[in-house]
Amino acid sequence: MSSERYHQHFTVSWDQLHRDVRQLSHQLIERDFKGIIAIARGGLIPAALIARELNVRLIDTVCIKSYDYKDQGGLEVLKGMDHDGEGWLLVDDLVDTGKTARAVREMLPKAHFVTIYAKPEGRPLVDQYLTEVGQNCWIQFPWDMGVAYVEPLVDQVKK
Ligand SMILES: O=P(O)(O)OC[C@H]1O[C@H](OP(=O)(O)OP(=O)(O)O)[C@H](O)[C@@H]1O
Ligand SMILES: Nc1nc2[nH]cnc2c(=O)[nH]1
Ligand SMILES: [Mg+2]
Repeated sequence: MSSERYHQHFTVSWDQLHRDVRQLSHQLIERDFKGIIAIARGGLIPAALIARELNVRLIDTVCIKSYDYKDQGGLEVLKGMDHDGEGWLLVDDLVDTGKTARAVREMLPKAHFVTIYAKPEGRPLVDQYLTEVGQNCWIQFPWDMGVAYVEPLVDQVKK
């Protein structure tokens, strides 16, 4: 699938991400998990923040690659898991088409699967998410961005 499907951007700052992950963590407080499985790489930072809030120390990963920036390619599973996920919390940053989620669900059918952000196509595949964004929206995470100088408006316009 090509990057042309994305017509809008939803930019998430570190502060916003931290607030969102804390809010999702709140919704998970009554549950007891054996540990957390992060879907690397996008799930790593949310998983670390959730682990801190829920005081979970046992963390594992499944490693999957699906996209090269905005271009979706074939799914590559670099590291799987040797159990069915029972009692584990499974964390990813987002679900988009649901291709990654579907593969991980097959691998870990009994895990409780959460993402911070969810788009409509992938939403039915997760057990819980915090915020829904449009299917045509590209979520820009703080780890993919940097702070850059912006020219004053007069220079941009009058040049
Ligand atoms: O629902 P889908 O259409 O499958 O897309 C969602 C997946 O895409 C991104 O991962 P990506 O493959 O870009 O790798 P990364 O986590 O290393 O950034 C994101 O972190 C999700 O895991
Ligand atoms: N950063 C980022 N990665 C993705 N992978 C699939 N969809 C997205 C998205 O909206 N943002
Ligand atoms: Mg990912």
